[in-house]
Amino acid sequence: MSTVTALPATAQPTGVRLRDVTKTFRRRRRAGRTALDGVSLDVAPGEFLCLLGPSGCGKSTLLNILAGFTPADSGEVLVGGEPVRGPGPDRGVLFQTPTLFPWLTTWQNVLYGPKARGAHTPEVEREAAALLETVGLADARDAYPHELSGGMRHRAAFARVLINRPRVLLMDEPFGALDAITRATMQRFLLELWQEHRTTIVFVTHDVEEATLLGDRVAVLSGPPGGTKAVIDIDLPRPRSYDDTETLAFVQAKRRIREVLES
Ligand SMILES: Nc1ncnc2c1ncn2[C@@H]1O[C@H](COP(=O)(O)OP(=O)(O)OP(=O)(O)O)[C@@H](O)[C@H]1O
Repeated sequence: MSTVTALPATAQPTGVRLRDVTKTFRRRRRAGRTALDGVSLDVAPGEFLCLLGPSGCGKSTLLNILAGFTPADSGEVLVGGEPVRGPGPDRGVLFQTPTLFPWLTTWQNVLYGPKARGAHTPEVEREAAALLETVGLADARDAYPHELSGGMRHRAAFARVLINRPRVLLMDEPFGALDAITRATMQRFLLELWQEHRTTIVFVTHDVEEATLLGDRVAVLSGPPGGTKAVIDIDLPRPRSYDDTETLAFVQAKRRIREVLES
């Protein structure tokens, strides 16, 4: 992949505010399942926040609420000071399984969002071409998703989200299913992208090392049901790279997070 400076300028990053957010899923003939039981969290504009917590503590639910896919039952959910009322192009969402339309080529997938919004211009096409170059898919622009490797599909999904210039990136274990090498490549790419554009990122992961490498802060959720247990600053210098994972400071930061997670 080439340098990320070819990316289109992202919109001004924006902050996120959650206050006492609750969510219970109703179930037929069974008691409802409470996923979130009063989560409060702030993410500053341009911050990289990682969300960690035990399985079932509501991390994905929280991300879906921020994305506008699932409504909260109560509490305050603000992105850029505005209440979230549904999905919007200001928030780009990336899941573990890349979301691509199988009947569209890489190029058509990337341009899908701007086309759907009536914002498909020659300038956007230039940005799409630069983006594909950046994510190393210039040669795969006419390929269909089934013709791409797992890592390539992830990069295509990334380009598809970034073309919309999101003000917040919401990422739900995006690299969880990748092999170790592709995963490290994607982490490096994400760090370079963030370093360059400082998009606000909320990144769900199970992996303490990944959270330590990527985040400015790590929010540890308790539960289930999920509540805010602790928010830990990662004071490691930037830019960070995979080589840093062997330093004493990194190992100590990782241990601190693990202790909170397991306490
Ligand atoms: N659509 C749904 N209907 C019913 N229950 C749901 C639904 N979505 C999530 N839940 C429940 O809400 C709780 C939180 O789920 P969620 O997927 O948010 O947790 P998570 O922290 O992301 O889990 P994991 O780390 O295992 O991915 C779980 O008990 C889950 O069964």
